[in-house]
Amino acid sequence: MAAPIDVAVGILMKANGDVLLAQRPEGKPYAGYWEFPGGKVEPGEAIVDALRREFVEELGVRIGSAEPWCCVEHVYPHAHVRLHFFVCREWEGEPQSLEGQAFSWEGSVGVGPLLPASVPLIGWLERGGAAVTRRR
Ligand SMILES: Nc1nc2c([nH]c(=O)n2[C@@H]2O[C@H](COP(=O)(O)OP(=O)(O)OP(=O)(O)O)[C@@H](O)[C@H]2O)c(=O)[nH]1
Repeated sequence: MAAPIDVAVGILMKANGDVLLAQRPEGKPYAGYWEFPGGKVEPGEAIVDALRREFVEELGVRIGSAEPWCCVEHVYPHAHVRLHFFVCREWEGEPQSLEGQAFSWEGSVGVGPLLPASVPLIGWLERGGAAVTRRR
């Protein structure tokens, strides 16, 4: 099997635990599915730098702190991905739809469908939500 593609993914989390989801634009695999914002790490790029770059490119948001949370591998028909999830509680700027994508702040996630590899994350967030949101 081909080596996995590293993807940096950010869970932007408000103090009340709401998280930001975005809808994949037309023209990408799984268009219309919802995901946490992020994208592929470029060759030679640090994962956290890819995260910061993607948030500026997609949403016009500058991330402050980013805590590594978990890593999930998934094999899609179009790609084998390794998703590096970060929880981000501090950022500058209001999210804007710079790539024409819809986005939404969700408490217990009401949009869907979600990208298959990201579905378990919602359960983990809900179960660990208090711990995740109350840390610090
Ligand atoms: N951003 C993001 N990607 C995810 C999530 N879950 C998940 O399986 N992925 C997968 O990770 C990969 C991300 O690639 P992408 O196509 O969004 O990356 P990109 O913005 O760099 O795209 P580009 O190649 O068009 O420049 C896709 O294969 C996507 O299916 C998620 O929650 N967020």
